[in-house]
Amino acid sequence: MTGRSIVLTGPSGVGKGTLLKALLARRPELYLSVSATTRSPREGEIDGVHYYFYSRDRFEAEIAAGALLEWAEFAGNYYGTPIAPVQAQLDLGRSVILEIELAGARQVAQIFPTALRIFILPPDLQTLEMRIRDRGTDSPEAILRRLEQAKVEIAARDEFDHQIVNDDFQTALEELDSLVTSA
Ligand SMILES: Nc1ncnc2c1ncn2[C@@H]1O[C@H](COP(=O)(O)OP(=O)(O)OP(=O)(O)O)[C@@H](O)[C@H]1O
Ligand SMILES: Nc1nc2c(ncn2[C@@H]2O[C@H](COP(=O)(O)O)[C@@H](O)[C@H]2O)c(=O)[nH]1
Repeated sequence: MTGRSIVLTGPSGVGKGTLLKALLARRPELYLSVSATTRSPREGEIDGVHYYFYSRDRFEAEIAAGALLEWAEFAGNYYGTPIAPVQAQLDLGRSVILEIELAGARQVAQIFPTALRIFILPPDLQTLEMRIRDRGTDSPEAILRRLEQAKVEIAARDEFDHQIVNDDFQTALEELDSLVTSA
Protein backbone atom coordinates (compact mmCIF):
# COMPACT_ATOMS: atom_id res chain seq x y z
CA MET A 1 0.00 0.00 0.00
CA THR A 2 1.34 3.41 -0.91
CA GLY A 3 1.55 6.20 1.69
CA ARG A 4 -0.31 9.49 1.60
CA SER A 5 1.27 12.76 0.54
CA ILE A 6 0.49 15.73 2.75
CA VAL A 7 1.28 19.30 1.73
CA LEU A 8 1.69 22.02 4.34
CA THR A 9 1.73 25.56 2.99
CA GLY A 10 1.41 29.01 4.53
CA PRO A 11 3.27 32.30 4.61
CA SER A 12 6.86 32.46 5.76
CA GLY A 13 7.01 32.87 9.53
CA VAL A 14 3.52 31.52 10.23
CA GLY A 15 4.97 28.61 12.21
CA LYS A 16 4.91 25.67 9.77
CA GLY A 17 8.35 24.41 10.75
CA THR A 18 7.65 24.76 14.48
CA LEU A 19 4.34 22.92 14.16
CA LEU A 20 5.94 20.13 12.13
CA LYS A 21 8.77 19.68 14.62
CA ALA A 22 6.19 19.18 17.39
CA LEU A 23 4.05 16.92 15.19
CA LEU A 24 7.02 14.71 14.22
CA ALA A 25 7.99 14.36 17.88
CA ARG A 26 4.56 12.80 18.47
CA ARG A 27 4.25 10.95 15.17
CA PRO A 28 7.66 9.58 14.21
CA GLU A 29 5.98 7.31 11.66
CA LEU A 30 5.53 10.35 9.40
CA TYR A 31 8.31 11.26 6.96
CA LEU A 32 9.20 14.94 6.52
CA SER A 33 10.70 15.60 3.12
CA VAL A 34 14.06 17.44 3.16
CA SER A 35 14.03 20.16 0.52
CA ALA A 36 16.86 21.54 -1.57
CA THR A 37 17.52 25.27 -1.63
CA THR A 38 20.00 27.84 -2.88
CA ARG A 39 19.56 30.08 0.15
CA SER A 40 22.40 30.24 2.67
CA PRO A 41 22.13 28.10 5.80
CA ARG A 42 20.83 29.87 8.91
CA GLU A 43 22.65 29.44 12.19
CA GLY A 44 22.21 25.85 13.35
CA GLU A 45 20.92 24.53 10.01
CA ILE A 46 22.68 21.35 8.87
CA ASP A 47 23.12 20.28 5.25
CA GLY A 48 21.04 17.16 4.60
CA VAL A 49 18.99 17.60 7.78
CA HIS A 50 17.19 20.93 7.49
CA TYR A 51 17.83 21.41 3.76
CA TYR A 52 20.21 20.28 1.06
CA PHE A 53 22.12 23.49 0.37
CA TYR A 54 22.89 23.67 -3.36
CA SER A 55 24.60 26.25 -5.56
CA ARG A 56 22.38 27.73 -8.28
CA ASP A 57 24.27 25.67 -10.90
CA ARG A 58 23.68 22.46 -8.96
CA PHE A 59 19.99 23.30 -8.47
CA GLU A 60 19.53 24.01 -12.18
CA ALA A 61 21.27 20.72 -13.03
CA GLU A 62 18.82 18.89 -10.72
CA ILE A 63 15.89 20.56 -12.49
CA ALA A 64 17.31 19.57 -15.89
CA ALA A 65 17.80 15.97 -14.71
CA GLY A 66 14.15 15.75 -13.62
CA ALA A 67 15.28 15.03 -10.05
CA LEU A 68 12.82 17.43 -8.41
CA LEU A 69 9.17 16.64 -7.77
CA GLU A 70 8.40 20.36 -7.73
CA TRP A 71 10.41 23.55 -7.46
CA ALA A 72 9.90 27.31 -7.26
CA GLU A 73 11.70 30.59 -6.74
CA PHE A 74 10.86 32.24 -3.45
CA ALA A 75 12.27 35.56 -2.19
CA GLY A 76 15.24 35.33 -4.58
CA ASN A 77 16.20 31.68 -4.06
CA TYR A 78 15.32 28.30 -5.52
CA TYR A 79 13.51 25.71 -3.38
CA GLY A 80 12.54 22.20 -4.47
CA THR A 81 11.67 18.68 -3.37
CA PRO A 82 14.06 15.86 -4.35
CA ILE A 83 11.77 13.22 -5.82
CA ALA A 84 13.67 9.99 -5.00
CA PRO A 85 13.35 9.94 -1.18
CA VAL A 86 9.69 10.99 -1.36
CA GLN A 87 8.84 8.21 -3.81
CA ALA A 88 10.82 5.65 -1.78
CA GLN A 89 8.93 6.50 1.43
CA LEU A 90 5.53 6.49 -0.30
CA ASP A 91 6.37 3.08 -1.79
CA LEU A 92 7.11 1.83 1.73
CA GLY A 93 3.60 2.90 2.73
CA ARG A 94 4.78 5.85 4.81
CA SER A 95 2.92 9.18 4.73
CA VAL A 96 5.15 12.00 3.52
CA ILE A 97 4.83 15.66 4.51
CA LEU A 98 6.06 18.41 2.17
CA GLU A 99 6.47 21.84 3.76
CA ILE A 100 6.46 24.03 0.65
CA GLU A 101 5.31 27.39 -0.68
CA LEU A 102 2.30 28.07 -2.93
CA ALA A 103 3.73 27.52 -6.44
CA GLY A 104 5.17 24.17 -5.35
CA ALA A 105 1.90 23.19 -3.67
CA ARG A 106 0.09 23.84 -6.95
CA GLN A 107 2.54 21.60 -8.83
CA VAL A 108 2.09 18.80 -6.29
CA ALA A 109 -1.71 19.07 -6.67
CA GLN A 110 -1.24 18.17 -10.35
CA ILE A 111 1.16 15.29 -9.66
CA PHE A 112 -0.62 13.85 -6.59
CA PRO A 113 -4.30 14.84 -6.95
CA THR A 114 -5.19 12.93 -3.78
CA ALA A 115 -2.65 14.78 -1.62
CA LEU A 116 -4.03 16.24 1.59
CA ARG A 117 -3.42 19.99 1.33
CA ILE A 118 -3.35 22.10 4.48
CA PHE A 119 -2.86 25.88 4.68
CA ILE A 120 -1.56 27.50 7.87
CA LEU A 121 -2.76 31.05 8.52
CA PRO A 122 -1.47 33.68 10.95
CA PRO A 123 -4.00 35.39 13.27
CA ASP A 124 -3.26 38.61 11.29
CA LEU A 125 -0.47 40.22 9.24
CA GLN A 126 0.94 42.22 12.17
CA THR A 127 1.46 39.02 14.16
CA LEU A 128 3.09 37.39 11.14
CA GLU A 129 5.50 40.31 10.76
CA MET A 130 6.35 40.16 14.45
CA ARG A 131 7.08 36.43 14.23
CA ILE A 132 9.41 36.85 11.24
CA ARG A 133 11.23 39.78 12.87
CA ASP A 134 11.50 38.06 16.27
CA ARG A 135 12.85 34.90 14.63
CA GLY A 136 15.87 37.04 13.75
CA THR A 137 16.93 35.04 10.69
CA ASP A 138 16.19 37.44 7.83
CA SER A 139 17.52 40.82 6.69
CA PRO A 140 15.07 43.77 6.59
CA GLU A 141 14.87 43.44 2.76
CA ALA A 142 14.20 39.71 2.97
CA ILE A 143 11.48 40.33 5.58
CA LEU A 144 9.75 42.81 3.25
CA ARG A 145 9.88 40.34 0.34
CA ARG A 146 8.47 37.58 2.54
CA LEU A 147 5.64 39.80 3.79
CA GLU A 148 4.71 40.81 0.24
CA GLN A 149 4.65 37.15 -0.78
CA ALA A 150 2.60 36.35 2.34
CA LYS A 151 -0.29 38.44 0.99
CA VAL A 152 -0.23 36.51 -2.30
CA GLU A 153 -0.18 33.17 -0.50
CA ILE A 154 -2.97 34.05 1.95
CA ALA A 155 -5.17 35.12 -0.99
CA ALA A 156 -4.90 31.53 -2.30
CA ARG A 157 -5.92 29.84 0.97
CA ASP A 158 -9.25 28.60 -0.43
CA GLU A 159 -7.39 26.34 -2.88
CA PHE A 160 -6.52 24.11 0.09
CA ASP A 161 -8.57 21.30 1.67
CA HIS A 162 -8.13 22.64 5.21
CA GLN A 163 -7.06 25.86 6.87
CA ILE A 164 -5.61 26.13 10.37
CA VAL A 165 -5.05 29.44 12.17
CA ASN A 166 -1.81 29.24 14.14
CA ASP A 167 -2.75 31.60 16.97
CA ASP A 168 -2.57 29.44 20.09
CA PHE A 169 0.20 26.95 19.28
CA GLN A 170 -1.23 23.94 21.11
CA THR A 171 -4.66 24.38 19.51
CA ALA A 172 -3.10 24.57 16.04
CA LEU A 173 -0.96 21.52 16.76
CA GLU A 174 -3.99 19.47 17.86
CA GLU A 175 -5.87 20.48 14.69
CA LEU A 176 -2.91 19.54 12.50
CA ASP A 177 -2.43 16.23 14.30
CA SER A 178 -6.08 15.35 13.91
CA LEU A 179 -6.12 16.16 10.17
CA VAL A 180 -2.92 14.25 9.48
CA THR A 181 -3.78 11.18 11.52
CA SER A 182 -7.28 10.88 10.07
CA ALA A 183 -5.87 11.13 6.53
N1 LIG B 1 1.50 29.89 17.72
C1 LIG B 1 2.61 30.63 17.82
N2 LIG B 1 2.64 31.69 18.65
C2 LIG B 1 3.77 32.46 18.75
N3 LIG B 1 4.92 32.27 18.07
C3 LIG B 1 4.93 31.21 17.21
C4 LIG B 1 3.80 30.35 17.05
N4 LIG B 1 4.11 29.40 16.14
C5 LIG B 1 5.39 29.65 15.75
N5 LIG B 1 5.88 30.73 16.40
C6 LIG B 1 7.21 31.36 16.22
O1 LIG B 1 7.20 32.03 14.96
C7 LIG B 1 8.49 32.02 14.36
C8 LIG B 1 8.37 31.48 12.93
O2 LIG B 1 8.06 30.09 12.99
P1 LIG B 1 8.62 29.07 11.89
O3 LIG B 1 10.07 29.32 11.66
O4 LIG B 1 8.19 27.72 12.34
O5 LIG B 1 7.78 29.55 10.63
P2 LIG B 1 7.71 28.92 9.17
O6 LIG B 1 6.32 29.03 8.73
O7 LIG B 1 8.32 27.55 9.18
O8 LIG B 1 8.64 29.91 8.37
P3 LIG B 1 9.41 29.68 6.96
O9 LIG B 1 8.39 29.29 5.97
O10 LIG B 1 10.05 31.00 6.70
O11 LIG B 1 10.43 28.60 7.20
C9 LIG B 1 9.38 31.16 15.25
O12 LIG B 1 10.19 32.02 16.06
C10 LIG B 1 8.38 30.38 16.11
O13 LIG B 1 8.91 30.05 17.36
N1 LIG C 1 8.18 25.02 -3.47
C1 LIG C 1 8.94 24.74 -2.40
N2 LIG C 1 8.95 25.56 -1.34
C2 LIG C 1 9.72 25.23 -0.29
C3 LIG C 1 10.47 24.06 -0.26
N3 LIG C 1 11.13 24.01 0.93
C4 LIG C 1 10.77 25.09 1.62
N4 LIG C 1 9.91 25.84 0.89
C5 LIG C 1 9.27 27.10 1.28
O1 LIG C 1 10.14 28.17 1.05
C6 LIG C 1 9.76 29.26 1.89
C7 LIG C 1 10.96 29.87 2.56
O2 LIG C 1 11.60 28.93 3.41
P1 LIG C 1 12.77 29.40 4.40
O3 LIG C 1 13.28 28.13 5.02
O4 LIG C 1 13.80 30.11 3.59
O5 LIG C 1 12.14 30.33 5.41
C8 LIG C 1 8.76 28.68 2.91
O6 LIG C 1 7.44 29.07 2.51
C9 LIG C 1 8.93 27.20 2.76
O7 LIG C 1 7.76 26.47 3.05
C10 LIG C 1 10.42 23.20 -1.40
O8 LIG C 1 11.05 22.14 -1.46
N5 LIG C 1 9.65 23.59 -2.43
